[in-house]
Amino acid sequence: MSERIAELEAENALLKQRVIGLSKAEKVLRETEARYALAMQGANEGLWDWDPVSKELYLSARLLRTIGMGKDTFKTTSNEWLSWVHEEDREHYQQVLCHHLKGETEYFRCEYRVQNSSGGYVWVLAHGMALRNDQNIAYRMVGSIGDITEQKEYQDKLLHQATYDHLTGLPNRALALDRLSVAISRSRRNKTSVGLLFVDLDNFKKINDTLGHEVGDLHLKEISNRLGYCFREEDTIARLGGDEFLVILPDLDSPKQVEEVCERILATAMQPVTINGYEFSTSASIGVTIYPDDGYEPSGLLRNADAAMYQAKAQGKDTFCFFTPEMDQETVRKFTMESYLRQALSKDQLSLHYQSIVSASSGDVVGAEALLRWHCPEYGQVPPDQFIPLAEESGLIVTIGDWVLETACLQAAEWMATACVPFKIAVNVSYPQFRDGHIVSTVEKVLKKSGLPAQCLELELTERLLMEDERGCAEALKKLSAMGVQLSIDDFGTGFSALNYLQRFPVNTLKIDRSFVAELDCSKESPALISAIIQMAHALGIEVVGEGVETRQQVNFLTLQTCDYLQGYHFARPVPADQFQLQFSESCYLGAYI
Ligand SMILES: Nc1nc2c(ncn2[C@@H]2O[C@@H]3COP(=O)(O)O[C@H]4[C@@H](O)[C@H](n5cnc6c(=O)[nH]c(N)nc65)O[C@@H]4COP(=O)(O)O[C@H]3[C@H]2O)c(=O)[nH]1
Repeated sequence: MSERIAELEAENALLKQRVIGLSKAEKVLRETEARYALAMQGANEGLWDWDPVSKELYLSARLLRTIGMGKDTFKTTSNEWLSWVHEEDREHYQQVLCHHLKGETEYFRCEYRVQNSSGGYVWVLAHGMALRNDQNIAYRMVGSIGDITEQKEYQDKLLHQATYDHLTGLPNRALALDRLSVAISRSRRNKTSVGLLFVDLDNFKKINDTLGHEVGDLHLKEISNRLGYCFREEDTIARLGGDEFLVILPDLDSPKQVEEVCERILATAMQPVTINGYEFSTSASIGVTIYPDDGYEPSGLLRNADAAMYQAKAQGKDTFCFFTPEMDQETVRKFTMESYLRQALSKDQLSLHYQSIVSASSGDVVGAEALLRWHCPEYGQVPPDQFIPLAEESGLIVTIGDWVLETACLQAAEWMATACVPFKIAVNVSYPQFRDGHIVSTVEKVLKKSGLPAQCLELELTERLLMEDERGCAEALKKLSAMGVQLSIDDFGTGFSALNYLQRFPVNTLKIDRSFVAELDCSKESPALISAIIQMAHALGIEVVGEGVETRQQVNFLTLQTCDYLQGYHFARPVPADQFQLQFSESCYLGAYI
């Protein structure tokens, strides 16, 4: 009996100790919670307290105010709370919660939208942490919620600015490529195709040039709006820049669907647009490529579509063209190169090299030919023979040519001022620069800006340009000549046999093509031909430059034939401006080349 009493007393003491322990723990918990609640009040956050077993959820008054429920503290269930979570965020919310309950994350952190009493949604950021028993099972979870709607809206705005085109409101290139990647992944799973269309408006530049950029912009906006009606909801139309658009058609079953879309785009682009009382219409050229038939990578597909678009242009515009593997690789390269060339000037990839022209009698450097160089990051150093024809075809030569003229004249004026000797700078010009007398006004401006005397500028023309007089170059050449600008004929002898243009145009110099000079040693005709050219030119009061002079024998022959000037690797290769300056000053101070 006494043993039993002692046992009971011991148990009683133990129980008392546990009660004391528990009430101490409860006190600590209450204090902790009070501190937490205080901290949260200060942090302007609402509190929640959840029992994962019974699903009871306690929401603090501040939390309810945060999400706009307009109620005081109240109890609910986690199921009801879930019904307030935006349906697009529900799965994510449940996943994050589940990971935390399983102990896979240290803290619970989730951004989601929750509905308020007026039916709208607020973005909230919820933090929380589960309390766990000895078996690591969560028996309670507490946390806070803060309203991040404003922050989210700001983020969305920034994201929108970074991914949408500001003029048309369409997705931009970055977003388009992202969507293309998503479409490709989905098609891979669904075993379907993706159509990629590169759309370029034909003759849009004309609208910009004749009616101004404002009208051009309005036109683009209108066309973008209209194009929007040509597609399904899941399709994407993006603006790549300028008048170029990209269309992504995901989940296609047959290429026939693409053809229908192309027809719709062509018809839409044709519809007349009226802006500021002007009515005009454009057309479009479309290049089409298909995933997976033509490629797997977004960047490769984009290149295909671009090349196919150029093919459509080459076929007369206002049409669409499917990419084919047989499509000439050179054509692809050419068209891709043109798109890079478009940016070459603004990206500072162009420069001028200068090649000495020496007097055949004294050997002094009397001038230089400015030769354009393009360093393209994608293709490396591109030879002028490759990119100049491209620039001419695309009309880019006009802007580039203006830059060449200005740079060369400013440079020549500087050298002349430093060396105090006469100097002539020769600049190549192409036919498109003559359109509408453009070259005359450019030369006037450039001479004024640089202070270079007109006589010190020589424009190198091709025979073709003079032969095609009907294009209206004659007038411009006469004006240039009247200003004092020198005119020379480049690559003389290679083009046309009719020489009557030499009398009709105010030509000052002939440059004998380097192929004749190269053949001097091995062909019987070449010496006779060169000799005849020099005599004929002199009879007409025209000076002669021998081009491509590489050997001492060539120098001797040309000098004997009274050729006036010599140019070629024998004297100097084309070099950057600073190196040419050294050659020039050496020639001025140390003596002649010959
Ligand atoms: N084998 C050999 N070649 C020599 C020798 N001496 C000079 N050359 C090369 O012959 C070309 C002379 O220029 P071009 O006949 O006007 O022929 C030029 C010109 O028609 C065109 N070009 C260059 N710059 C411009 C430019 O600013 N505007 C225009 N429209 N065309 C340009 O590109 C063409 C090629 O220019 P480049 O490649 O720089 O080639 C240059 C030059 O490097 C030599 O001794 N041997």
